[in-house]
Amino acid sequence: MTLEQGKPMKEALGEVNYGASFIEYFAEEAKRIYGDIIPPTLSDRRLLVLKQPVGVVGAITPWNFPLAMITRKVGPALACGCTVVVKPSEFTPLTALAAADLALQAGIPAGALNVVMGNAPEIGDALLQSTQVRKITFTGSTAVGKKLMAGSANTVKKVSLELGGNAPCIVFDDADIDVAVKGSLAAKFRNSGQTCVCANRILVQEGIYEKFATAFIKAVQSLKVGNGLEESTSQGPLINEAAVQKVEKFINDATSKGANIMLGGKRHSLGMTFYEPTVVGNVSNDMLLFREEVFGPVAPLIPFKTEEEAVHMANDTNAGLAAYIFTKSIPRSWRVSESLEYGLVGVNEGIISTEVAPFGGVKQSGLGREGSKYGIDEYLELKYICMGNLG
Ligand SMILES: NC(=O)c1ccc[n+]([C@@H]2O[C@H](COP(=O)([O-])OP(=O)(O)OC[C@H]3O[C@@H](n4cnc5c(N)ncnc54)[C@H](O)[C@@H]3O)[C@@H](O)[C@H]2O)c1
Ligand SMILES: O=CCCC(=O)O
Repeated sequence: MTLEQGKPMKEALGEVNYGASFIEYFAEEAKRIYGDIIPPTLSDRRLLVLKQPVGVVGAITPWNFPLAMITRKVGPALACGCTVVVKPSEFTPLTALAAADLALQAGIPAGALNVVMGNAPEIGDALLQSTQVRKITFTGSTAVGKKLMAGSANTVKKVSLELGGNAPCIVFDDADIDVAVKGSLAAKFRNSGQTCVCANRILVQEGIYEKFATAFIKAVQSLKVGNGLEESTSQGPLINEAAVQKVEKFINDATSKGANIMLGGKRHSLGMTFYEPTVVGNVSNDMLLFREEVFGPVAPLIPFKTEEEAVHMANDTNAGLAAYIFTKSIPRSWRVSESLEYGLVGVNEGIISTEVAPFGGVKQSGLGREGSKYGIDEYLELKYICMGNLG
């Protein structure tokens, strides 16, 4: 993964464990796919609910977590008795093939897990048009997710979508500053900022803005950009030239509208697709950095006055995947968590994904949930059986 996608070795090893955790979790969960017996309304009847595999699953996955985004789909699909055709990202085919090879070594029967590579729209269309494929599960951009959702209509497939985010990270005046800096740094710069749950907008209450900005910049300065195979590296390159150009476009847009670069703000001297860890101040809601997912190592700081204003700004987006808040107040933690229109909320914590909890978004960040006991339902059909005339 480090060689293919660029993430530092420590993060790649973390992803190996994270990826494996979905296989382990769903191997266990397979034992708990219980049906139901429903008390009948007529005494000569017995009513049952069976849970059965949905059928062949088409899984289309992104490059940013080239292993875990596959196992988070394949684990529950196999646990339910489905077979899977995986279409990995064209940028990370080798990780997918390595995973498939490990699956064969582990004894998963040939044909249960398949990996297909090539032209993405062509493979996508073949999966969409097939009546044998009963479910499409997709992780990737919102634009492609919408196409797949529309394309599934023709054969009325089940669809799960894990799409883009625009995560707010709200730092209140009453936050523990060390916890807030550590949490926001992790939430922002994981995988060079190329994570759907990365903090995309750091909203900072005005009373703590200067203090937080100073401490945050100091922490960002400690990130070491370089070759992920070197142990000291904490940030690798971006995935490709297009990703760097997107970051540049967002930075130019922000500075042309009055934002100020507090740190970084340009390509790294290492060249290629390395970009400097960047902090941008005075970002406002008319800038691309506020409105869209930058998917790079850029932390926009946005000042706010009141809790109400912060919640309004946080929800002012079509995305609704992850959000983070930093505060020492328990009542505020509850109030704000409940008001945020997001599928996941981290309170005083910047890394919250785990195989045991449901992962997924609201609004245009997706449909359905992955991981946890809720993730298994996505690969099951319910069958109601009514046994009558029992005397
Ligand atoms: N919500 C989540 O869980 C989650 C996780 C990871 C990434 N993402 C999102 O994914 C995006 C980055 O990943 P990406 O650049 O690989 O996304 P992408 O949508 O460009 O590609 C994702 C996958 O879709 C395939 N694809 C592209 N066009 C297709 C088509 N017409 N038909 C069928 N398949 C097609 C690609 O080849 C790739 O395998 C970001 O927006 C990020 O937020 C979301
Ligand atoms: O980028 C998306 C997945 C990252 C995660 O599972 O935390």
